[in-house]
Amino acid sequence: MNSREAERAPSALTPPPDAIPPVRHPEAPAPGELLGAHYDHCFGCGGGQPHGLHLQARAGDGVSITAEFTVQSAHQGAPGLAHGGVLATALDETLGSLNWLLRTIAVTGRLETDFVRPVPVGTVLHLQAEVTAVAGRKIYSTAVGRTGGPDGPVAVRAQALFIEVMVDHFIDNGRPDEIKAAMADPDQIRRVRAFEVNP
Ligand SMILES: CCCCCCCCCCCCCCCC(=O)SCCNC(=O)CCNC(=O)[C@H](O)C(C)(C)COP(=O)(O)OP(=O)(O)OC[C@H]1O[C@@H](n2cnc3c(N)ncnc32)[C@H](O)[C@@H]1OP(=O)(O)O
Repeated sequence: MNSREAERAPSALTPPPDAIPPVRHPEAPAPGELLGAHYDHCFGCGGGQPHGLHLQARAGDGVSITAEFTVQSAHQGAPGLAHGGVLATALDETLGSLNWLLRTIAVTGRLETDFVRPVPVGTVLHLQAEVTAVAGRKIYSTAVGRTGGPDGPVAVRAQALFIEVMVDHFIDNGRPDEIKAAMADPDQIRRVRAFEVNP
């Protein structure tokens, strides 16, 4: 980080002195393994959202993830270009997938995004994310999205703070119809159990 970026960095995204390096869960998916959707109706990764991102994330080494997302016509902001909010969603989804490797349920508390280059419709965005530190319930992470291949030029990047929550976060706050349907779906329960440290 150069001195200009350091000046801009909000303290909420800087790990505190007592933060520790992230620890990959021993039962985390193996490097290269596709993670699959955490919820079929998720706008980021679910197959049940026709205009969703259908982002596919794979476990990487350590506590890192790679992911791909192809910008569709439904994702435009300006003519022929991806909407910034959609790109932020792709970053958020990739960063959220990191929690599979920690076996923690967590939600985004803060997400800071830099939009470096415009991303045309039809582009495959290659994302890479990693957890940098953990402090209690707080999980600090970064992500980058490139075009033209996994080593192509950077188009977007993000820094995030995720906060660990219990399953009750969703049960207490989600709309009852969707919660009822999710709880009646054995696949969904299996996926949530895989996240829980103390099921
Ligand atoms: C049957 C059911 C199926 C369910 C199946 C689900 C499967 C798994 C789905 C995962 C899904 C992922 C999808 C992609 C990721 C999203 O997009 S998640 C959706 C977007 N995010 C949200 O909706 C979160 C909304 N916010 C909240 O609910 C609450 O603010 C939070 C984040 C849970 C925090 O509230 P809290 O638990 O009361 O925690 P709080 O004590 O306020 O804060 C804890 C610490 O975090 C810090 N903090 C909290 N918020 C912030 C912030 N915004 N900025 C900086 N610091 C903060 C606090 O300062 C505090 O720090 P310390 O004092 O400990 O140093």
